[in-house]
Amino acid sequence: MNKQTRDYYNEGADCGSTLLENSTAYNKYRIRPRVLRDISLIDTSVSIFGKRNAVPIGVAPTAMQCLAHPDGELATARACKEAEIAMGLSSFSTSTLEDVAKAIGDHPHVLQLYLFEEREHSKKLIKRAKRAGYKAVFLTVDTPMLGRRNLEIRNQFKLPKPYKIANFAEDSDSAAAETVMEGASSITPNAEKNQQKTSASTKGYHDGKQRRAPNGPITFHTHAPNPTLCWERDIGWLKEQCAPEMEVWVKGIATAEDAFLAIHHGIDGIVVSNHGGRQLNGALATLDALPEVVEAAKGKIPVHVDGGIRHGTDVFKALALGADFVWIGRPVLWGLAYNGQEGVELCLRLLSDEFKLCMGLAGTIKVQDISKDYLVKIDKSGFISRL
Ligand SMILES: Cc1cc2nc3c(=O)[nH]c(=O)nc-3n(C[C@H](O)[C@H](O)[C@H](O)COP(=O)(O)O)c2cc1C
Ligand SMILES: CC(C)CC(=O)C(=O)O
Repeated sequence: MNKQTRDYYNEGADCGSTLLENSTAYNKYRIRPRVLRDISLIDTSVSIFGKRNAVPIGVAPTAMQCLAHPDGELATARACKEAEIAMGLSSFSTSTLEDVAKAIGDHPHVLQLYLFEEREHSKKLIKRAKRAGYKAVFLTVDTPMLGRRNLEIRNQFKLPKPYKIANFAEDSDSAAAETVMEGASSITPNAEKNQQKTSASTKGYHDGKQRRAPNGPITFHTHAPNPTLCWERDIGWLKEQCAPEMEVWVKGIATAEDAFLAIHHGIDGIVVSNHGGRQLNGALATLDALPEVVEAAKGKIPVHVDGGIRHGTDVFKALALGADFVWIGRPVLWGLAYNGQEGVELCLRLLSDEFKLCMGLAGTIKVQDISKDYLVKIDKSGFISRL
């Protein structure tokens, strides 16, 4: 990857402490292995959207995958199909949702949604997703404003030609697609110039002045953040648009309070997420937020988690803390950059093999066996406690 892409993929918001803690939170737990249990037949599979998934792992939606490899999301989809692993597609993909659906076939795929202020665009996208067989929309709820990612700003990150935000190609002219991150900050030397170039009210997100709804071409900077989103007005509307073919999940929940609200508003599932540490820096690591969300929602709607998961043992620990399923973001991008479809397959195989090994060595043969009995928590002074 070139530096611009690598920085865009890797970085977190601000000083990156939440990004780091998403991973290091896993070190606070240790596994209590059980032995002499005949683990010769381990079944790592789970069911998701009515289909068998080889492991309780899915590929999280990440934008603009053609930056990592020319085959982009299509390579990821083919790898997911091969590995029997569910895929989340970003609204801001560089391949169309129809092409991705074809590439993954009837294996579960979900569409991550940034619900735009101009509802017509989102309405069209939802219709297309239904037609293409997507099982759910994952409404991203942690992005009412874009987090401040300093390297993106310093690098003046751009989506290079010939790539486009494919799902909105007709609504995003090439100039807009190219200037995708311009105007992202009022601290860049070119900020003023950039703000004049972008047609939406970029200023409103960062300088405290009154904002206008974006009304120009669709770019990620202008349209992904929607500060008007709210439970009362938007969730009912979204459910109506998606019914009956697609479920509506919320991605970006980190508290019990919001888990209760999600249930109250008829949401079908929750992804505990902080956007891979790219939004609110200083937010709790997702593994630390997970227990309160699980306590609020367990048994009512499924609870998934993403953020910082880099090993099979991390997957095991998240499940032991009550997650039903986990999603992986950046490692898949690294696999994609390394070797396209084969690179993603390698990434998914490594994680799946590690998870199976962990299950066996911990003395579990079914995913449902994994519980908090298999974990202890270790604090900073080394004190170990049962959960
Ligand atoms: C480069 C990049 C792009 C992303 N794009 C999106 C996106 O378009 N929509 C979204 O909801 N989340 C997006 N995410 C967040 C991921 O879906 C996921 O929450 C996060 O990557 C999980 O953390 P991990 O990368 O540590 O596994 C993106 C993350 C990265 C790293
Ligand atoms: C705002 C998006 C289009 C991409 C995204 O979610 C991200 O870069 O984290």
